[in-house]
Amino acid sequence: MRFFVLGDVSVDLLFFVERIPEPGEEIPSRRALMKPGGAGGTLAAQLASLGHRVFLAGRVGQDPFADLALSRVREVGVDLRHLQEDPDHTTSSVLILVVPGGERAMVSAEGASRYLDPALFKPRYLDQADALVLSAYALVGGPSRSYAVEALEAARKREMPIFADLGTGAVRAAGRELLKHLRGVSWLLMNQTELLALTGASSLSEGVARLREEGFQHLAIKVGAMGSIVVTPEGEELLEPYPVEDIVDSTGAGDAYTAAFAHAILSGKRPVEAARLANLAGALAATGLGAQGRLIRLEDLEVAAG
Ligand SMILES: OC[C@H]1O[C@H](O)[C@H](O)[C@@H]1O
Repeated sequence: MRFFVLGDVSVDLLFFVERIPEPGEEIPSRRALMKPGGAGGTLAAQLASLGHRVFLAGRVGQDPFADLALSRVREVGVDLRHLQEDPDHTTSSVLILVVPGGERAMVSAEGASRYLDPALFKPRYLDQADALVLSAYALVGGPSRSYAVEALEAARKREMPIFADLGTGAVRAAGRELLKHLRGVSWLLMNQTELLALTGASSLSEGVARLREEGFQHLAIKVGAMGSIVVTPEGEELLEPYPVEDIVDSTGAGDAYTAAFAHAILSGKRPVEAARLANLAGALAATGLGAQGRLIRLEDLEVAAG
């Protein structure tokens, strides 16, 4: 299959700490790493690792960070013909504090990812793809939003499957505004925090009901240690998490989930089966350091399918 992936590309600065520091406090880090990241880059790397042809539309600065940010997508053969270089803004970077058990807190500097130039988008780019996978960070604002809106429009015109992954920062920054742009997407994927923040609901079931009322009938909701919930017009099902013991860093686990889910749906799997495979992909991704430290391969998913 061929995927057109649109989203942020970044360098992640990971600090492994015992806990999140209080204001004014300085705490030591057990380990610090610089790794390629960003939801767009990670979705693209995971889909390519699963054996797909992937075109990545993203934007980086003309700086040394760009090489690191793109190192993994290059390794796995992602097609970068739609990648843009920004002479005025630095490559996006994200400070990530990871606590024991893999949970994390992030501070992001958007940089070039916000400035994807819509004048460089051509609807015919979508002719080369079977599906659009979009990180909603692109819809938060700036020129990237216009680029993303045009890509969504082109994909809708072609009646191509669209997978849109929300992202906590995107929900916090743009809230319900995101939904305006995402009407009619095939699948909306998010985590529990994003669902509650987006809908103002106080429980998962209330959040799902609100999205359903607004016409979003196909949802995949990542509920971390609980697994995920898949919602279709026929009903809702909670899929147990895949048990893995050596979780070290949950950065990018949600992107691995989304990539595996899109892969499975396009391969003809039923939504429940796709969510089961995606649970496995998300769990395995959390056993690697950094968003792209553990890329998922088809053989990994066969373990769950078998
Ligand atoms: O989706 C994972 C990504 O979110 C943040 O934007 C980090 O860059 C991280 O790599």
